[in-house]
Amino acid sequence: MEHKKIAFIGAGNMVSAIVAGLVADGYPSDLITATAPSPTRRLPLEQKYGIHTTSDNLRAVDDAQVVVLSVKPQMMEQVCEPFQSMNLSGKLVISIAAGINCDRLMQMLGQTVNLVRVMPNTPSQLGLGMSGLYAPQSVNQADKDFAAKLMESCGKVCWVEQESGINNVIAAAGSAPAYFFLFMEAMQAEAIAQGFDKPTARLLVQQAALGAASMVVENPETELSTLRENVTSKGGTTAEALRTFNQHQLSDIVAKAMQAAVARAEEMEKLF
Ligand SMILES: NC(=O)C1=CN([C@@H]2O[C@H](COP(=O)(O)OP(=O)(O)OC[C@H]3O[C@@H](n4cnc5c(N)ncnc54)[C@H](O)[C@@H]3O)[C@@H](O)[C@H]2O)C=CC1
Ligand SMILES: O=C(O)[C@@H]1CCC=N1
Repeated sequence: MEHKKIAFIGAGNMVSAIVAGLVADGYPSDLITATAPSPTRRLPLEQKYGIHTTSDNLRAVDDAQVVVLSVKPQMMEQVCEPFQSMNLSGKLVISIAAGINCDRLMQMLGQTVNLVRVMPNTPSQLGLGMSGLYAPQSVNQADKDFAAKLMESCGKVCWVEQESGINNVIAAAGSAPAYFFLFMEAMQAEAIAQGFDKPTARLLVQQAALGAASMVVENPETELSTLRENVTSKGGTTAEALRTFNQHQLSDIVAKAMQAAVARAEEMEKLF
């Protein structure tokens, strides 16, 4: 992959994860700059990953070949406003923001740009990310290829044909690590209630989750339902636990939560 100078505008949780994955994958840290007003957000990135950081967005954008817009959606308009006086036509602009579509981003930037939307997630930090990508027809293949290769440095990628698909990526992957953390929090709490100390409870739950996810990855031809059935001895303990989950409509709750994520993204598209 051709290494380009990248400026991440908004060095927060998601950028920290992406930078960690990129540097671990060998992306030259000298070519990466991240910006934030606060040194407390910036300095750890310099110390841990050897990248450059600054509070000067304009300078970072001017120096970069690739600009990754990474501030919170509610900050995007005010952050992009100063870029309107710059000529961004020779750069690749990537946005990782939820709830702000391409048309709105170009309006905020005051110009048409080569823009790719990327919807990543925080396991990018370990090279285990899942990113959805969307690009308008006008974006050239080289820019699309770079965006994909960049995110492949920290995980897996998929393209969506319609921009609305980015909202479905949010529901299925972008927000999803938090769903699993919530589920594991609940399991950990109950394991403690059943008598384990917290470290043991966490070990039991995290290893079961890691094992289950790894079995899914290692058995790509096996249906998830089959993997579940292979645990469920007839009339045994698992069947009783799953019966309880189904009695309380777990699948329905999951669907409703993912639909709520999509609905919020659509609502944000009207807000920002
Ligand atoms: N956290 C996640 O798992 C994911 C986040 N995203 C998107 O990534 C973006 C950032 O989200 P997070 O990293 O969670 O938020 P965050 O709040 O952790 O990071 C935002 C960063 O922007 C910085 N910032 C604020 N004003 C700024 C300015 N004027 N110039 C430069 N930087 C400024 C803040 O200091 C902060 O470090 C959002 O648009 C979000 O939708 C997308 C996928 C996953
Ligand atoms: O919660 C959010 O809005 C961001 C986008 C997907 C994950 N975090």
